[in-house]
Amino acid sequence: MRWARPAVPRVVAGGLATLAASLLALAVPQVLRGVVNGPLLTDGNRSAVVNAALLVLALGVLEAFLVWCRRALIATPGTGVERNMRTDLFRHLLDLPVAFHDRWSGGQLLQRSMGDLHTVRRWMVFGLVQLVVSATTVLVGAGLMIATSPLLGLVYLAGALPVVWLGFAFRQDYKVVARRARDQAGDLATSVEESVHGIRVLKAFGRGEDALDDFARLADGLRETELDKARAQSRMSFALAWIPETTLAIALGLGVWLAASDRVSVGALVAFFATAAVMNRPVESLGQLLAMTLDARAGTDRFFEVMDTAPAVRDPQHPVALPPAPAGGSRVELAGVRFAHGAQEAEVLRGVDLVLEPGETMALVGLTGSGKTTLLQLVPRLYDVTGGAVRLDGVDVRDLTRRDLRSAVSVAFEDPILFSASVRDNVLMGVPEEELARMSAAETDALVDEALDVARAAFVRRLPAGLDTVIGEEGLSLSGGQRQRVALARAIAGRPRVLVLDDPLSALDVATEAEVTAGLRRMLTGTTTLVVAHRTSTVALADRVAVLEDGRVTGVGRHGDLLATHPHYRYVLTAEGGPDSRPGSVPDDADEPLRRGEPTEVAR
Ligand SMILES: Nc1ncnc2c1ncn2[C@@H]1O[C@H](COP(=O)(O)OP(=O)(O)OP(=O)(O)O)[C@@H](O)[C@H]1O
Repeated sequence: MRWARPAVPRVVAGGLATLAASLLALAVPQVLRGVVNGPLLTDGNRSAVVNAALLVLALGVLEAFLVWCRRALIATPGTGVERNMRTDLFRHLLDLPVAFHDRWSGGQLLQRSMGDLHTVRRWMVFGLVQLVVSATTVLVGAGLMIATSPLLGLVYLAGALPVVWLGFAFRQDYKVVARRARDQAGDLATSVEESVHGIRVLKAFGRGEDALDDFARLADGLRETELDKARAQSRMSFALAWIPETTLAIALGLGVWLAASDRVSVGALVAFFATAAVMNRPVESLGQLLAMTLDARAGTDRFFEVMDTAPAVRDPQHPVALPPAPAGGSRVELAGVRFAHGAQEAEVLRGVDLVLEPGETMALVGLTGSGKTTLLQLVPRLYDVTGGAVRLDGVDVRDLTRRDLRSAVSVAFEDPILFSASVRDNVLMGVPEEELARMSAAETDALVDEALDVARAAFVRRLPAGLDTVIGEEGLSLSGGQRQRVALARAIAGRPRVLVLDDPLSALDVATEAEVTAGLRRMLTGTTTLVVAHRTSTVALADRVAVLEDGRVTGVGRHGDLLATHPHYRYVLTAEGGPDSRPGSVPDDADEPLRRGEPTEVAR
């Protein structure tokens, strides 16, 4: 495992220190044996007793030092492994396609990157070493006991048979509950995440109590599982305490009889039981260590479930260089594009053919749920087509590196996500890093200013710290329309070749939308733009309009022409057409056309 490799030397050194400490503890009974058989039972030599006592003291000090060494050696690499695993997991999460994040809940991913890896680290710095050392101590101790008295040793070791059998049963039971507990902890984290995310909705609908009930139910489930774990562990601990004690009691009776009949020396008997006492702790800890190992195993399994998911959208092995930006703008072509969200799901796009000429602004219009957002996301490869191809200046977007593609294509979504960073940093996120590195501070400021002006986002200058104001998690300290304008500024700041906008002005009042539209039209000369439009005021941004219907583009043309000739377009974009005027191509279960904003004829 590549994450553990750098830690191996220190973990091995720490393990050796722990082992040495345990073996020193096992040496003490042998000193006792010498004292009992020597000075105590024979000549009463006082200096021999003092020497033995000093030896025991020295062994104790050395043991304490070795225990300290173990902690010092293992703590650092343990936290390093945890940090590296966590960072690699996050890197991988960023690399995984949107489709992966559609399926996995945030709470589960959070739990995998935090709680699960914490369990793995605890096991590495404590469980692993202690397990190896305890097992070795038990084996060496058993060897010493057999050497001291074979008969007594065998009696004691007879207890190992039921312990091993119980250990297997414990492993089977515990690994199931350990996994369940980790999954339930993930569900619990998801519940918190969803509730915090949707706190406005919960409050507005007075559903706080319901959310609390759901959370309490999940918390109860987790508690039950933790209790199952504790019960399984206590059964194992009970067996590990009771069975050796029982065999020891039998060995004690037998040992006294053997000593009385002079078949074993008193010193050997003392050493035997002192060794058993030293082994007591390692034996009893085996249950807890095994549980810890199984917990870490569940955490590791969950970690690898994410890490082993191959990114479906990846760079090609032999990428094609991004062609230089053509003077008049880039050409975007969708040829026979098909797409389904999953192998079992119906196709959303069923052979879309569409060409955006260089520098053209094309509006995409269709019923809600018709696949407009899906189509947009195929251009920057947030999803990959399942059939056909999307081409940028003649190159299939799958033949470009994602870095090149995303430096050429910029996106703004209807529901904009901003990051808890300053306004400036949020806007600059739209500019490729290498371009930023070449720019002076003044140039960067000018870029941000221009993008904010075009997006009519001058309001950010009135925020308490102006462009340096941190706009909070997801930009929630701003209004919906303000967020959209900052996100739009982010999308246009990098002066992309291709701009993909998913109804980016939906939260704006008509006057502001008109201003932003005018600004965009001025700035977007030379940028090829595909914009989802739900209302005619957004269509005003476009040179041509494409109508998406039944997974295909059924019409491309100017707004006025389409309005006159394309019944489905008219139905989607205007308030005309109640149920009676629905064209036949609209499925019965199709959503109602959106009627946000008054329809206005666009003069072209
Ligand atoms: N992640 C997903 N997994 C499965 N199906 C999805 C997913 N995202 C969208 N869909 C489905 O794909 C279809 C098209 O969705 P899409 O968001 O592209 O529609 P849209 O035309 O943009 O709708 P709207 O105008 O309401 O934004 C819908 O039926 C939707 O339920």
